[in-house]
Amino acid sequence: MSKSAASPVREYDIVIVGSGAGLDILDMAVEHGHNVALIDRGPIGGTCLNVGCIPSKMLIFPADRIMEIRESAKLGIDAEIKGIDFKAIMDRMRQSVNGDRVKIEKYLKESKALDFYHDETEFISEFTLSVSGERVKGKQIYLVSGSRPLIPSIPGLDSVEYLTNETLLDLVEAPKSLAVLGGGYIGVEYAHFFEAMGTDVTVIEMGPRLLPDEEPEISAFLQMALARRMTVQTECTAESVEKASGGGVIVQTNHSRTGLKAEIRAEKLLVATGRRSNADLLKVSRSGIATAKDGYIKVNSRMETSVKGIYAFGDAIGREMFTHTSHAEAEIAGANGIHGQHLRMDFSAAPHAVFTHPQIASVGLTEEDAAKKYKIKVGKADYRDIAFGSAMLQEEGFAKIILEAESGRILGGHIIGPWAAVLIQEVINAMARKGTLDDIAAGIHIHPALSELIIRALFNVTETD
Ligand SMILES: Cc1cc2nc3c(=O)[nH]c(=O)nc-3n(C[C@H](O)[C@H](O)[C@H](O)COP(=O)(O)OP(=O)(O)OC[C@H]3O[C@@H](n4cnc5c(N)ncnc54)[C@H](O)[C@@H]3O)c2cc1C
Ligand SMILES: NC(=O)c1ccc[n+]([C@@H]2O[C@H](COP(=O)([O-])OP(=O)(O)OC[C@H]3O[C@@H](n4cnc5c(N)ncnc54)[C@H](O)[C@@H]3O)[C@@H](O)[C@H]2O)c1
Repeated sequence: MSKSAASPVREYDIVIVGSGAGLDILDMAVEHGHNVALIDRGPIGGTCLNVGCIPSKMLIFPADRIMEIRESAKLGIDAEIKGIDFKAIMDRMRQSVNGDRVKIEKYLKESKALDFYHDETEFISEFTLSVSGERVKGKQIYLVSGSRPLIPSIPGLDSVEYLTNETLLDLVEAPKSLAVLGGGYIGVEYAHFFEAMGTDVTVIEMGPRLLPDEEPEISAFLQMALARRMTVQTECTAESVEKASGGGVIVQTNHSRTGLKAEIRAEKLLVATGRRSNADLLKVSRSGIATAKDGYIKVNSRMETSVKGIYAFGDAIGREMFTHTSHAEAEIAGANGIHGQHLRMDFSAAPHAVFTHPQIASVGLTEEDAAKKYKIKVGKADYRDIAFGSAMLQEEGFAKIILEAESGRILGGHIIGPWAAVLIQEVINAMARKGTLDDIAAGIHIHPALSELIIRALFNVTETD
C-alpha cells in the first residue's frame, strides 16, 4: 500500500493546483478566510514568470533596441552596435526571474493562511489528490495546471539536444546558427531575439504562413520583414533530424507544395510547435473530469468542469492561452466558486500581442471570420498616413478595424507596427463595452501621436461586398 493511501485525508475548503494564475484564486480564498491548500511542483510562479512572458520580453526588449539602432540610418543617424553582451542580457533575465520566484516561494512557505505543497500531484479519487505522501481533499478544487511544450514525433528528434522555450533560457552564448521549428508565437518572437543577437536563424513552418491565426496580410507582412533578416520557410515539413558530425543538427525538410527536399544545418534547434495541457499529469479522469480529444480540460462558460465544484482555467483549458486571459478567467471562476455568483466568461474581446519585429496586436474577429457572421465594414490606415508615423519615416505597418455595418459595433482590430500592443488598448476597451466607432472617437486624440492611427483607420471605413 502506498504511503498516501495509508495517510489520513487532509480536508480543505479549497484546493488549488498551479501557482501561475492559480495565485489569483489563492488570494481570493485567503481574503475570504477559507481553509486553503496550494499545490505546485515548481518552478513556483508558473510559465509566465519562469519560462514564458517575463523572461522572453526581458530578452526581446534589448532586441527591439538593436532594431532601432539598425533602422536609425534612415533618420540620418550614423549609429553602430559595437558589441552585444549576450551573457549579461541572459544573466539579467535570470536574476530578475529568480528574484521574483524566490519572493513568491517565501510567501507561500511562510504564510500561516494556507498550506503549500511543493510537489507533483495527481487525483486518486473524486475530489482527492495525492501529494508528498499525503491525501488532500477539497470541497472545491481549482485546476490551473497550465501547459507544456508539444514535441512532434519527428524521426531523430529525440537523438539531438533540442531547445524549448524552457531550456533556451539557460544559454550562456548566442548560437552561431539556429533552426526554429514552428512559426507561431514562440517561433517568431525568439527568431527576432536571436537574429538581433547575431545568430543566423532559419524558421521552418509547416503551414502556408507564419502566425496562422492572424490576418493573412499581417502574416505576409511579418514574413517579408523577417525574411530581410533570416531565412523563413513556410509549407516546409521537417522529415527527420540528426546530429551533424562536426556538432549541431541537420534537419531534412520537404516543401509540401513542390516536394522539394532540402537540408538545414544549424548549431542549435529550437522546437516551438505548440503546447499541450498538463491535465494528463493530474489524471483528472479519476475525479470524473472530462477532457477534449486534445487533452485540454473541458469547462463551461462559468469555468466549471464537468464535475460541479471543480473549476479549471488558464492554459489547462486551451482557450486563448495568454496570461491576461488566465487572470480574466480566474475572476470568473473565483466569483462563481468563492462568491457564489453566476458570471460567464466572454472571450469576444480577448486580445493578444506578438512581440516580434514588427510588433503585432489583435483583438476580436478577423475580417474573414467577421464576414461569415455579419455584414461588415473595414477601415485601414498605414502608419505613414499619420503625422507621427511620417515623422518616424515608418514606411510600413498598418491598423485594420472591422465594424458591423449596420450598428457600427467594433468586431475586431489588428495592428502590425511600432507599439502595436499599446495602440490596440483603446480598441479592446471599446469592444469590452460592445462599443462602436463613436466610443473611440469621443475622446480627443493627441496630435501628432501614434494613437491617431486607430482614428484614421476608423475614418477610412468602407463597406465590404
Ligand atoms: C515562451 C512563452 C512566452 C509567452 N509570452 C506571453 C506573453 O507575452 N503574454 C501572455 O499573455 N502570455 C504569454 N505566454 C502564455 C502564458 O505564459 C500562459 O498563458 C500562462 O502562463 C498560463 O498560466 P497558467 O496559470 O494557466 O499556467 P502555468 O503558469 O503554466 O501554471 C501551471 C502550474 O501548474 C503546475 N503544475 C502542473 N501540473 C502539476 C502537477 N501535476 N502537480 C503539481 N503542479 C503542477 C506547474 O508547475 C505550474 O507552475 C507565453 C508562453 C510561453 C511559453
Ligand atoms: N506574446 C504572447 O502572448 C505569447 C508568446 C509566446 C507564446 N505564447 C503562447 O504560447 C502558445 C504556444 O506558442 P507556440 O509558438 O509553441 O505555438 P503556436 O501554436 O503559436 O505555433 C506553433 C506553430 O508551429 C507550427 N508547427 C507545428 N508542428 C510543426 C512541425 N512539425 N513543423 C513545422 N511547424 C510546425 C504550427 O503550424 C504553428 O504555426 C501560443 O499559442 C500562445 O498561447 C504567447
